[in-house]
Amino acid sequence: MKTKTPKSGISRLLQIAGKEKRLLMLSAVLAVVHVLLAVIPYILIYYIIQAMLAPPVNTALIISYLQKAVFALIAAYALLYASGMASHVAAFNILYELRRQMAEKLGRLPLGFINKNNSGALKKIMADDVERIENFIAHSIPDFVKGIALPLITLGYLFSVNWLLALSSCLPVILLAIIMPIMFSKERNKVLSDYHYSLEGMNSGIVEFVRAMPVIKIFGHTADSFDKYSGSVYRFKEMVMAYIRSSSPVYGVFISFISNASLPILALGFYLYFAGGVSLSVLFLFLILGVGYIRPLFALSNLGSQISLINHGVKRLDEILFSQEQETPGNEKMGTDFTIKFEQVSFSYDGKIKAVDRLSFTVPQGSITALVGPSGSGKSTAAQLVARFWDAQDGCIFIGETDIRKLKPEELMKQVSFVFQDSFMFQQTIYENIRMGMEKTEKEVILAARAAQCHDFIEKMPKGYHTIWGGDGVHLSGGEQQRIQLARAILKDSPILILDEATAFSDPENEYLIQQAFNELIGNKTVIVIAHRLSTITSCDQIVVMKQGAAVGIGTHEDLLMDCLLYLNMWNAHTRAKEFTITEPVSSLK
Ligand SMILES: Nc1ncnc2c1ncn2[C@@H]1O[C@H](COP(=O)(O)OP(=O)(O)OP(=O)(O)O)[C@@H](O)[C@H]1O
Repeated sequence: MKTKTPKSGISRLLQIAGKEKRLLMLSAVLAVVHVLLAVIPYILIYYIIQAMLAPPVNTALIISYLQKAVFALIAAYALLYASGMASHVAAFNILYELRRQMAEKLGRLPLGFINKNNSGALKKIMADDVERIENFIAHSIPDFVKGIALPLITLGYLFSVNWLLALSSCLPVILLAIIMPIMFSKERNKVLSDYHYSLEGMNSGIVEFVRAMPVIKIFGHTADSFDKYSGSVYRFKEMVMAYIRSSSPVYGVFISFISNASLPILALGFYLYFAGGVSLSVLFLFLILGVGYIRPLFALSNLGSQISLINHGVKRLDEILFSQEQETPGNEKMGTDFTIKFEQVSFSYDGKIKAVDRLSFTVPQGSITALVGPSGSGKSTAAQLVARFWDAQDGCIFIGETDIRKLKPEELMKQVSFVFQDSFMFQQTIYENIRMGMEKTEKEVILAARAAQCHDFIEKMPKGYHTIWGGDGVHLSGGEQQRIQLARAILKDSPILILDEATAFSDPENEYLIQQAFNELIGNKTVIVIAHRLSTITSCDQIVVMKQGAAVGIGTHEDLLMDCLLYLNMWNAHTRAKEFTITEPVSSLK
């Protein structure tokens, strides 16, 4: 269910920090104590100068000041280390927790969500944005605390020594406090937000460009002519320029104020010294401390853009964490009847064009139904609806008597195997690639591999079933990968099978082997097969002919040849294609 995002920005970040808040508090407290201790050596140097300028010089006192200064310095850096450790531990725990939550959430979202959100954008959110949050927590929070605590503590002390000089030292800071909010306009925040979106766009452009490399090369394109890539890189460059243009005046003003922070102290300090208003030691103290406390403000200068970065990252993260999950109103268990029934099912990806339109048909338990139709007629979408990649917007799909939306997704997944056209192989052993985490014995894995006609080629691999796919130069042909996929499905042995006709990569021998594997797999299961080549499905119990998402014919091959014009045309085209041989130059075929 969609839950309302309760907070945004830093307060949301603190909410994310959850139980790590204590560790972060500890880090902040340690940073403050570090600052306190770090200021002490400078104050002691002031005392030392004072002692040296007031004869007779008390060497023992000076040595004791020096010892204390060294001790304070060591303790200060030990505490800084401890503060950094605490913030890093908290940050990495948060990082781990966020990635865990994201992975769990993605598991609960409809599978179609992953298709809709391109992998480049998801990668940026899960890797880069989460990483940036870690960075912010680990580094910026202690820096921020130091940036606030050091000026406050130092100023407090300086005011106690000479309020007039102390006031002059904070003149640049007061002016900055007035100017900065004016310069950090809303437009600048908009530029920052656009910058992040264009970065995401570039990431997905790059991912797609790398994936499409073979096609790009074959068609003789270059990176420049691949519009999605070059366009996104160009847009990103434009955004960076806009960002720099909007940042440089702000940054310039900030730097010039901070860099010249000593001027008011120098002017007033020397005037007071020569007028006899302050001692030399006080002048030294202000020249060292009065300027020194300004430096940590540099860390604060980046804080604005850091926070904006984090806000954007947290927002994108929450778009996933608070996305609509699949509704599971009931908690019903699957019965023993695996008949699949589509009842007036409609579905649209964009809310406008129906990919599946009032589709009704029944696949009796233990029978095979093929979905056929022109490209884009909705075959894959209809099949995916059975596995709840998406939920139908109208109508219902039943398995037995149960509306599939009342089943928990994991309960449904136990009963359905999906064999895709593209098989995904993990970079792990062939054995694990077949077992896929199922609780199966080695014997069962090998039996499944034998049934899927994989055993022989696996045995020929350097380490047999324990060969790592992708490692040791081991790769499999498209047909072999498909047979591995079939072995997974055979091993899973679920009562419902959805096959996206998987013979696309096949040479005749492979096709024969895959067909054999299919026969092993199908057994007496309830099967929906998405067919592209009609010759493979003529003996199916039932064929559903689809056009623009709707069923325009349902029956056996023979029935449809007589009753369904679209099917007859498809069949004729198919048989013509089978007879087709290239005997003359392609140009003459036009
Ligand atoms: N993830 C998606 N997002 C938006 N539209 C989609 C998506 N997948 C498919 N479509 C659209 O839905 C319609 C049906 O597509 P579908 O893939 O189900 O057809 P198909 O009959 O399986 O096609 P093919 O035989 O070419 O695989 C098409 O118009 C397609 O462009």
